[in-house]
Amino acid sequence: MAHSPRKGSPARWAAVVLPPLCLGGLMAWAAGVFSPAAVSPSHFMQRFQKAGALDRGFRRAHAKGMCATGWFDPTPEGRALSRSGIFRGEHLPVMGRFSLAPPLPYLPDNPAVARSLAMQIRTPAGEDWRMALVDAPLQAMRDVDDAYAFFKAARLDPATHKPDPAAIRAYAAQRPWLKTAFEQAKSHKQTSDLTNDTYNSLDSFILTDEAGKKTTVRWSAVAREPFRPAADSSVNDGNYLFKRLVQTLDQRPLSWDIVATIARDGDPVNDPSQPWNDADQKVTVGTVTFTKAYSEDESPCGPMVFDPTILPDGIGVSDDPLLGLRSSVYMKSYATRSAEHKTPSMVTPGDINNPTLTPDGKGQ
Ligand code: HEM
Repeated sequence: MAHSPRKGSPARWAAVVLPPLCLGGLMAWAAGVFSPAAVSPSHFMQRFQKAGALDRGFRRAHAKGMCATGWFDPTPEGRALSRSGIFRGEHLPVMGRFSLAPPLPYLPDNPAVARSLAMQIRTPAGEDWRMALVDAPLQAMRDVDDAYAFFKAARLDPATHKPDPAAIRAYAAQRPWLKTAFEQAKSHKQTSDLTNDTYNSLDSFILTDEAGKKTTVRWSAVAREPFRPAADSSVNDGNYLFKRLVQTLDQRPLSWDIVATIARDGDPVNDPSQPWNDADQKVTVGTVTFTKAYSEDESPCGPMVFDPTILPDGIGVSDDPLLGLRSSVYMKSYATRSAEHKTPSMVTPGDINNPTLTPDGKGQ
């Protein structure tokens, strides 16, 4: 009988970490992401550290989060686009993580902060689809150089928890190709909650069907909950966004349609900072329904890495340079935080058991 390595043993750790690490490294190398003169994943770690990331076992970005479990139900339209087992028609388990985008694990919830949703959908045969989506309409960067400069410009002031507008203005002024991304960010209407927000991949992916036909898509998880605008001032509870998500899940499931926007000729498929044609076809490939929330300190999604290049056959990466970069940096963040002693997350098991809002305004 074959024995799997003991839980927590170096062999088990290596078995879990090395294959994706190698994949990420190879992808970055193949994409020419890190030339000898360029920045490395370690440089990004330093940049996140300066922006408030803590060396206490937290993700170096999207550090504050909470987990949720549920189900994915594919549509026949999804099956027509991709030969992946994900779309074969089965009711599949989903592991999700809702988060705030900054590197600050103890950031109090507030209406201005960017939010995100990461998901893993798995088939019984072991096919594994990981997604990491944000609620921005476009990405304010197109390549490694932009990304490195962006994380410096966008870091939050520790006192105000807001970015320095002058630094953002300077970053944008030097990059005229990001004009539309900034305009759309400005006109973007933030929703009241995590429950009614829509989350986007921005990077594009290539689907392959049974006959080998390829289709390039961007993903969105579109909330079925109605839009309500974010209030101007935050509720004075540092976890109000997460607690309200828990309160809703205590009453009823919450669903997001997984929508593929299909690229047409002329859509920039390797640049997440540029818009696609408004008339592009949108196809719902399935629905994710979350039923239960967990603190990330009590769920396997806490330690997990949602590297968007971990994909099943039938879904592949595009030649967007940010995907190779993301893979190598996520794996570096994962390896770094896995070796640290983790301190408790801000959304605690107590918040999950009793999500009543309190006027404590707790935070970093
Ligand atoms: C289209 C662009 C991007 C999107 C949609 C995106 C989205 C996300 C999301 C949703 C997460 C949270 C995943 C989770 O809950 O575990 C995440 C984590 C992270 N992101 Fe990104 N991201 C993007 C670009 C980047 C770039 C360019 C970098 C840096 C080069 C970066 C660095 C990170 C890091 C370090 C983490 C934490 C990884 C971990 O420890 O698990 N992201 N991203």
